[in-house]
Amino acid sequence: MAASETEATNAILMSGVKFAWSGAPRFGMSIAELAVPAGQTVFLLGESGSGKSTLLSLICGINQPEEGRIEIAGQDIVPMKGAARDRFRAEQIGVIFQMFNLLPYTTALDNILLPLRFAPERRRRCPDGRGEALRLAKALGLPAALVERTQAAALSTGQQQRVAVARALIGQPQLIIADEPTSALDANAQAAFLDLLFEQVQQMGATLLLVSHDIRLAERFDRRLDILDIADVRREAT
Ligand SMILES: Nc1ncnc2c1ncn2[C@@H]1O[C@H](COP(=O)(O)OP(=O)(O)OP(=O)(O)O)[C@@H](O)[C@H]1O
Repeated sequence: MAASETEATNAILMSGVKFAWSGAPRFGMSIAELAVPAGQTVFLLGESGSGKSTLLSLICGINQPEEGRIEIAGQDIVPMKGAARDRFRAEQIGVIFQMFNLLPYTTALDNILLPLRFAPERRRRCPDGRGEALRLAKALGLPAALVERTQAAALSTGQQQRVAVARALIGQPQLIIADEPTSALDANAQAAFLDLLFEQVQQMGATLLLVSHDIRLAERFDRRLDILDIADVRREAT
């Protein structure tokens, strides 16, 4: 299939991927094929240590497989050199990390604006970056005064989570990857948070791949994916 056709249909296409961490025991993962159609919302589950975060890191190009293809929006990221992969990720993927990865002594607003510095396409999609950051923050329940004046380190965990989501969504990347974004919230806050995330993702027509241990959240997703259904996982003593 030509890259342009793939781009139209699949947000993520992995084939023949092999990856192993060094260390003991050695954890290895093989994925014969994984296709995620553009616009799909996917709930990725699996027991602790089964390799969910590892899979996300491969899709984001943070780690490199030993072999195989990983196409994001039709482009294979495996042959890309480190800096090119970083630029590609900044442009194409909004990532919500488990620990948020905010800059602690920078305002919430500047944290939200950060991806625009490294992603010209995302910048072009929102010429008024500040206005868009405040709109997203408001939609996620963060008042403008707080966002403009407060350093990330001074925000509550739930507020930091919302800043991390606004940062992932700004400039409308077409793929959103979220690693346990609700783990620090209570049940009510989790439901409200997912409502907001889904609303924004659906407005953008983006693809969402989210990892969570909380199976109750799965029902609102288009697809539920157990990592062991797509990946052969092995642990070897070295
Ligand atoms: N940086 C690393 N260096 C070496 N091995 C690692 C590293 N990160 C993860 N691993 C190995 O990979 C395995 C899978 O870890 P991973 O974090 O991908 O699982 P997970 O399914 O996301 O777990 P959890 O649900 O607990 O977050 C771990 O058991 C560990 O042995």
